Amino acid sequence: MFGRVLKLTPIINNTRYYSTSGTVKNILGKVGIGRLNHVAIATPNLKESCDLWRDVMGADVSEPADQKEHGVTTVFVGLENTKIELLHPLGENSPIANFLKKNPSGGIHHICIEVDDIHHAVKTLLDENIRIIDPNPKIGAHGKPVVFLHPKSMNGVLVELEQK
Ligand SMILES: C[C@@H](C(=O)O)C(=O)SCCNC(=O)CCNC(=O)[C@H](O)C(C)(C)COP(=O)(O)OP(=O)(O)OC[C@H]1O[C@@H](n2cnc3c(N)ncnc32)[C@H](O)[C@@H]1OP(=O)(O)O
Ligand SMILES: [Co+2]
Repeated sequence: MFGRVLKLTPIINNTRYYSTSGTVKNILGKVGIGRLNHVAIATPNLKESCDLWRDVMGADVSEPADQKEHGVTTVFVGLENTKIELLHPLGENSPIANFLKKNPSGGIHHICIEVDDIHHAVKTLLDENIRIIDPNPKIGAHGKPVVFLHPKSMNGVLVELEQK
């Protein structure tokens, strides 16, 4: 797919794969991270946030979808190069309830990065002693498996990994 691999050079813990033309074709890294899928914003008022992003900011805003497995309702705001995921608590024991208690007007809740192979990513991260909230992937908002890395292992940022 990338032509003949000429050499594998470890650079800051990543492995760069050079094609025969000498250009860097892919940087798989140890975990296999790829594109930023979304930035999630928790909001105390989903309708007001939808109005803000649709009517004031002028973005495409999806219909709300209940993610019962995750205890949240999600709305996706389309941007040119990524998405914003608006999050509102669903049901009792929502994982975002405490966050909204601490941040009553809302705030950036997590970022989501795509990975080549979620099982490989989980294994690699556990080997590095990164805290994974539940290492068994659940199906996320895009119908693909996701896991969450604890903010205490990730410079204070909750990180979702989503299978590409
Ligand atoms: C649908 C799906 C998708 O996109 O496909 C989704 O995104 S679902 C999105 C919703 N689902 C999730 O977020 C699932 C994973 N998240 C969780 O399980 C939870 O939110 C935790 C991350 C474990 C936090 O739970 P909780 O707030 O109840 O615990 P806690 O209040 O004791 O917090 C423990 C410490 O983590 C910090 N903390 C909590 N939430 C944080 C966040 N979002 N970003 C950064 N730090 C955070 C707290 O301030 C606290 O730090 P201090 O101790 O220093 O005060
Ligand atoms: Co998310």
